[in-house]
Amino acid sequence: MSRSEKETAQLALRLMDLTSLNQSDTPQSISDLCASAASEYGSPAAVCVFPEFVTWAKLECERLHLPTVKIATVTNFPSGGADVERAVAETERAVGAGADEVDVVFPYRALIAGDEQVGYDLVASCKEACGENVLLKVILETGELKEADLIAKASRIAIEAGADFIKTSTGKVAVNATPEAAKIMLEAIRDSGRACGFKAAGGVRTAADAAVYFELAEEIMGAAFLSPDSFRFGASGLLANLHSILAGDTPASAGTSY
Ligand SMILES: O=C[C@H](O)COP(=O)(O)O
Repeated sequence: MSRSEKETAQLALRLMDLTSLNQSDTPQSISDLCASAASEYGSPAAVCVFPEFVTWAKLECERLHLPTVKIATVTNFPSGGADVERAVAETERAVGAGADEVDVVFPYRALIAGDEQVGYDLVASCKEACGENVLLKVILETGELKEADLIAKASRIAIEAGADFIKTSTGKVAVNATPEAAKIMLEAIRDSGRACGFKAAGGVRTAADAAVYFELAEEIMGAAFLSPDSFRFGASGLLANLHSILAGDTPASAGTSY
């Protein structure tokens, strides 16, 4: 489907996990992040913050009357270690703090080393910790997996183990979301026959970047897939660009904070 730049920006806003995962984050910077989620153009699907800010972000979104904005957080992040108990404990704490969505890093180094079981166990156990009502998004770190076969394998393992979404990247490595990796992941979702969503994260900075992922998702999964239930962007530097386009201004330079 062809969309105008404004239509693309509006859709990207609705599908965004507005993210701040910086060591320098403070309660004030998270308040600012939540405040930026409120705009005349609508709100993102979620804000994504470190676990220690989940409770604070939830309170801020309530104070700002943003009932539709989910609180997402990260576990096993960004290392993607293979310690299942640790990942589960972090996930349980995040759920206990009130997270609506948990983005857990898949043990990708273990998979590269040939261990397929630990990835399955980690995802299945973290999904159990999430229960029915908390979404589990599994970050594959595709830029480190590199090979198409490994990306496809990680996708299959995560989906079979119960991932609600598979997500490309942490945003913390050299290569993050790419259309090539997205295509492999979307095809794995399609071929699984399961209801699993897709999240492109890391380096998505403009509506034009977003449009590339929309096209791929529509081609492989159909137009209905572009809903917050099944498609997200994780982005820390996309919001200002979308707001500028929606306001009819010259787009803010790519990568402007939020
Ligand atoms: O999960 C989201 C990523 O951390 C965001 O990456 P980014 O800072 O490149 O937008």
